[in-house]
Amino acid sequence: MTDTTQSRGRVEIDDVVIRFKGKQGTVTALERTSHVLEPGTFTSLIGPSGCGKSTLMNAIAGFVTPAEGALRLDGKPITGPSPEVGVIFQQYALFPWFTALNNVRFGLKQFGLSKREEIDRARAALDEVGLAAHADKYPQQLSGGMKQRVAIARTFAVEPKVLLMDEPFGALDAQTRLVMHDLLLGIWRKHKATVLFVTHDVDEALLLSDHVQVMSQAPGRLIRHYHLTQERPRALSRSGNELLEIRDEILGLLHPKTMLADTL
Ligand SMILES: Nc1ncnc2c1ncn2[C@@H]1O[C@H](COP(=O)(O)OP(=O)(O)OP(=O)(O)O)[C@@H](O)[C@H]1O
Repeated sequence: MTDTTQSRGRVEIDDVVIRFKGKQGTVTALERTSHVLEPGTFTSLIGPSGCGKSTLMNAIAGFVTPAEGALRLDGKPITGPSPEVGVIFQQYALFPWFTALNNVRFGLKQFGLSKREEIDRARAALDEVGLAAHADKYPQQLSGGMKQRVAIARTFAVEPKVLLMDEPFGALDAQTRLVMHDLLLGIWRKHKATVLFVTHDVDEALLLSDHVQVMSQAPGRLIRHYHLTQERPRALSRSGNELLEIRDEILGLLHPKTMLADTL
């Protein structure tokens, strides 16, 4: 018998090339790329500005169609947006005229639940992100971290197989980011979604991920893969920690000229 949990959230990026047509002609936003995101894994994507990180994410979300190659979720072609793939952006994308509870309920509308079920599920999701007491507040009454918690609750309430996060904590201060890391790892473990996480912050990638994929300058392609097996929660402060060596390598890949200047 097939174990369906084994195929829950497997993303295949198969020889994908993405191009955009503009006034100056056609731009290659993503060079030929192949990769598999295994179910339930947490992968960070890191690379220089404009290398195609968001483009790859948008293609997996079904917002952008590759010029060549194929994207599949659990063996089925990705042909457009679907509730199986959740997306969280840096900007919280909450409706200002809805309370936190109703923002989460909005994501559940597509499932035809009764009003009671919808409210119960939305409340449970807000509870998971520590916002049960703020359910009736509007986004403008919430801090940046709280708004992003609402966005996380809204996305996980739908139980997506895959969660795409595009610099989700980029607008938050360092302390709030750390709190959000713990929160995200806790919820991810519980829901077992496959996560693809775009960040500019190497430390964030190392603290959170099972896999780190480094991309080249534009037009981007995957140039280095790290499989991180260290137990979480992780710290980057202890010397002798192999994560520190990986951090230096990644910084060298991202800023080769700076590294060279430092050694002269
Ligand atoms: N809709 C679009 N139309 C035309 N060109 C686009 C479009 N979206 C992205 N591009 C181009 O594709 C390339 C990759 O952009 P993308 O936003 O994916 O990079 P990124 O790695 O996410 O950058 P950043 O880290 O700065 O957010 C860039 O040259 C960008 O200008």
